[in-house]
Amino acid sequence: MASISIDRPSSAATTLRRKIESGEFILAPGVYDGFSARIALEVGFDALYMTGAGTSASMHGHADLGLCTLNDMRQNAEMIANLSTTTPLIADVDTGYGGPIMVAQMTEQYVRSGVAAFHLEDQVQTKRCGHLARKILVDLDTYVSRIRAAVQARRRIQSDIVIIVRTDALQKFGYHESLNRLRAARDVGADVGFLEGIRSVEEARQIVTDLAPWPVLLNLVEHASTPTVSAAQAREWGFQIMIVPLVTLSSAYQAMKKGLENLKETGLPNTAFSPQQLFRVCGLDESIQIDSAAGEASLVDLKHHL
Ligand SMILES: C[C@](O)(C(=O)O)[C@H](CC(=O)O)C(=O)O
Repeated sequence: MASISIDRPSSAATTLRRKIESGEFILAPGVYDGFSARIALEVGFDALYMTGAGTSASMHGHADLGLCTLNDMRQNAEMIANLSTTTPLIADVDTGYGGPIMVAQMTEQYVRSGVAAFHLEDQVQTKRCGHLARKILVDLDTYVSRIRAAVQARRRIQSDIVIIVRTDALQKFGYHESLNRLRAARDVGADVGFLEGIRSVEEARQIVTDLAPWPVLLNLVEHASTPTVSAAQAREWGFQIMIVPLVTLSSAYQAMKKGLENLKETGLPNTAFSPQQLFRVCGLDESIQIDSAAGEASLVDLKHHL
């Protein structure tokens, strides 16, 4: 029987790994559901970030207080990652949701879901947003075995998934303990460091210098602990990745609230958005192509009514 050879494009994880290795700067806007991800893709970002805070808000309607399970996070990440399999998705994975066995399971599931990178932190399982007070951390050994479990799982299944290690130690233990934790995580094979809740420009620049040439991620949460920094500045200081978790949530909140208040006041929706526009953002044209290439014509007419 003749063999069928298919040229497979490299995985999003491999794409992201190569970008990092080549020193490319990556700006990844936070997205939290299919629609926000579609809009970010329409605007043309080269990578996306799935925010856990946003997943918690949109999936559960609750604050980022450790409510999301591995299944919630993986399901959301898989859906988002597969909207554009060539655009790497960096996804939040909180604490890994358990001990080393769970972390290994999580790593395999994220790999199979098409996620390109995840960040794993050192808070206890009943975690909270990194910018809230009174965080509780696991000890260094527990943290390191969490990271080791992820690294070993990645090696076992020969994946390129990028393991980003986050420490939340700054708030309670200060800079030196944080640096120590990130170095320990690096030494067991993690790929990128992430110091959560950076408090000043000096601290931001210091962490890049102290970990160089290891790649470092900057988490830009506005109106929280970290000063607002532009992508150009972050790049100049040597950060390799910048995530902006709340960018779609904050604009969605403002726009939705305005639209709803308007409806309440006037009784009229007064929107400038047709169903066709909505469906177009959500891949209508590709769906029509797939349908008609398979010999169906039922959707073709839609094109003319847009
Ligand atoms: C990065 C983060 O983990 C997220 O879920 O997006 C959050 C962001 C936030 O809650 O503002 C974090 O920094 O803990």
